Amino acid sequence: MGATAFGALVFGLSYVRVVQTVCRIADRYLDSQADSVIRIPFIGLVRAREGTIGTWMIAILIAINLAQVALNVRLSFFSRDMFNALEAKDAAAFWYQLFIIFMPLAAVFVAIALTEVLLQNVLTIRWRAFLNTYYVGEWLGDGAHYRMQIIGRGADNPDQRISEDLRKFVESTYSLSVGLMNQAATLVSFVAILWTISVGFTFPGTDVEVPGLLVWVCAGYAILGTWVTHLIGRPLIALNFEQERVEANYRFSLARLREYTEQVALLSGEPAEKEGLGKRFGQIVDNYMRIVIRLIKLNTFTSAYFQANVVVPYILTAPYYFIGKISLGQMQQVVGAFSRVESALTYFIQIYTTLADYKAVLDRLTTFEGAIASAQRIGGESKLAVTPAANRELRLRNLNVRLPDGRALMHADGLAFRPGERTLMTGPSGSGKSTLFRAIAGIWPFGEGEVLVPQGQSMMLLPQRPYIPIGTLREAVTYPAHGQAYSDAAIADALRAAKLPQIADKLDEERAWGQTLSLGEQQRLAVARALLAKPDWLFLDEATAALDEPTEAEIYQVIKEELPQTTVVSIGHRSTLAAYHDRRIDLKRAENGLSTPVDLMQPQPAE
Ligand SMILES: Nc1ncnc2c1ncn2[C@@H]1O[C@H](COP(=O)(O)OP(=O)(O)OP(=O)(O)O)[C@@H](O)[C@H]1O
Repeated sequence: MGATAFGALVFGLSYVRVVQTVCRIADRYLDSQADSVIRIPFIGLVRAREGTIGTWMIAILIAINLAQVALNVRLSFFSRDMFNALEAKDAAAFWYQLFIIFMPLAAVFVAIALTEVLLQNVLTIRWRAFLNTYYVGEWLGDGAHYRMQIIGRGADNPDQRISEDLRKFVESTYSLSVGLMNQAATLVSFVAILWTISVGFTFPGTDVEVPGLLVWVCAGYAILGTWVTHLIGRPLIALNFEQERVEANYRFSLARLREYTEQVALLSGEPAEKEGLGKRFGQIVDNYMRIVIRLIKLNTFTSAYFQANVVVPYILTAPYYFIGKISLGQMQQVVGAFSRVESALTYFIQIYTTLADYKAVLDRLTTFEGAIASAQRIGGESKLAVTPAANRELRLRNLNVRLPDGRALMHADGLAFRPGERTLMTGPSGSGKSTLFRAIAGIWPFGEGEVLVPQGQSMMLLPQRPYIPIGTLREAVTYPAHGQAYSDAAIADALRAAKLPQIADKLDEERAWGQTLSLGEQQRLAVARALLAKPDWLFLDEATAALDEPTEAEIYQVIKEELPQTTVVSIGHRSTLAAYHDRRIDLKRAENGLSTPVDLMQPQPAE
């Protein structure tokens, strides 16, 4: 509803597609059928659909805003009557106006203002929470987040879009749409007052009566002001866009530096980083100064304009007051009404920069949605199928693995991994070993053919650099299962078996474990994960490459003893790895870049 009101404003500015986007995103919430609960003061908990709760809150907020306009209209009559009482030196009428009329009105004003603040904040956080769940769900659902990254185009910084842009979208959609409605209601009410008072007003210096003279003068004055403001302020839209862009670039550079701080320190890259950061910050300052200069020009005009506002209604009405056509109270009412009409008409001037920012938020959300949709489409249309089958082997059938640009990377047909067998995959760097694992895990969508996986069997893939979530050590070890999925004794045993006895008693310690543990320790932590999960199939993608050879040998021995039922497939370059496997498959790369697996039945030392 609110979105529709705002839509009217933007439609006036010829942004039809913007209106559609606003309504589409906003209606996701207002049309939501999810069951929900809200606590209403003096009533208690009420169950309803989330969309219905949101719609009711917006309806009440609209009613509150209209009531505020009505109160302002009533206060303008209070002002008229109070000044008339002053002019007539009628003390009783003056005190009556002040205590009997004004004070109850003021009390109502305060009460509804408080209700508005409460409702508005509850609405925006519920709305944002809903959209947040929706976007996080779409982004994480069906591996879209990973595919978006490998496609490499579309949405950069999804974190910014989900946290910051959604917040700005909700807050601005509410404030702009309700603001517009408020100004429209103010305009209509006070135009009516101005029109009524103008009855009998003649064109200055003549006897020609002009119906609604004050309205026309006010409208002309406001249109002139808006037009000049638009002419001066127009470049601000592009400048604000640019500011967002250079600020985001700078933030990104800082975040990357934080991520690669070790490499920068090792390479003594600090001077280069300082120079790069200085250059990017320089762009922020340059553009900011352009904005400042433009704002000074704009403010020079708007300040003069708003100062003139104070005297213009007096200049217009004074002649009529002096000839006795209107009372002092009416003159005061005209001054108030004039400024309200004028500010409603110049609403566009006031929200000029907000609108520019809002458009950028909409663009970012739209491209984010587009990137999620194309990632989902690529997943849905993939001809590379991972199919559960009744056989006990994992079999590749006429499999072509491709790069995102369509180039063929690997071809395999009839290759089977047999249960209980320990297979080592070797091959030159870039031949597609990791990508084959991704295809088997079902997250690589590019290619054709079939991976037949044994039905109902579990798989686990340990990469070279394991993911360690932020939180307690227990959560890091049990990931992606729940922290309580295993007993403390089982987790500690797994850590000890994975040669990490020194942290086995720190399960409840919350730290950035991914940064504290060395890469070799992180790899052993991932092995502990596998020991707990006991998968039927375990794929190790250079998962022990950071360990020294004796520790690597111990880890393979532990996997063999602790997971006797698990079929292991490893990728590795070290020749010593061959000793822990009973089969080796080598990916041979042809001149044209296409790799094919060559099955070496007997363990062979890798080159
Ligand atoms: N998202 C991607 N976009 C484009 N090319 C990619 C992408 N991911 C992987 N590649 C390319 O696919 C090829 C195979 O990569 P992959 O990681 O499977 O090789 P690998 O055999 O495991 O190499 P290494 O032994 O060095 O780990 C490489 O040339 C790599 O650059």
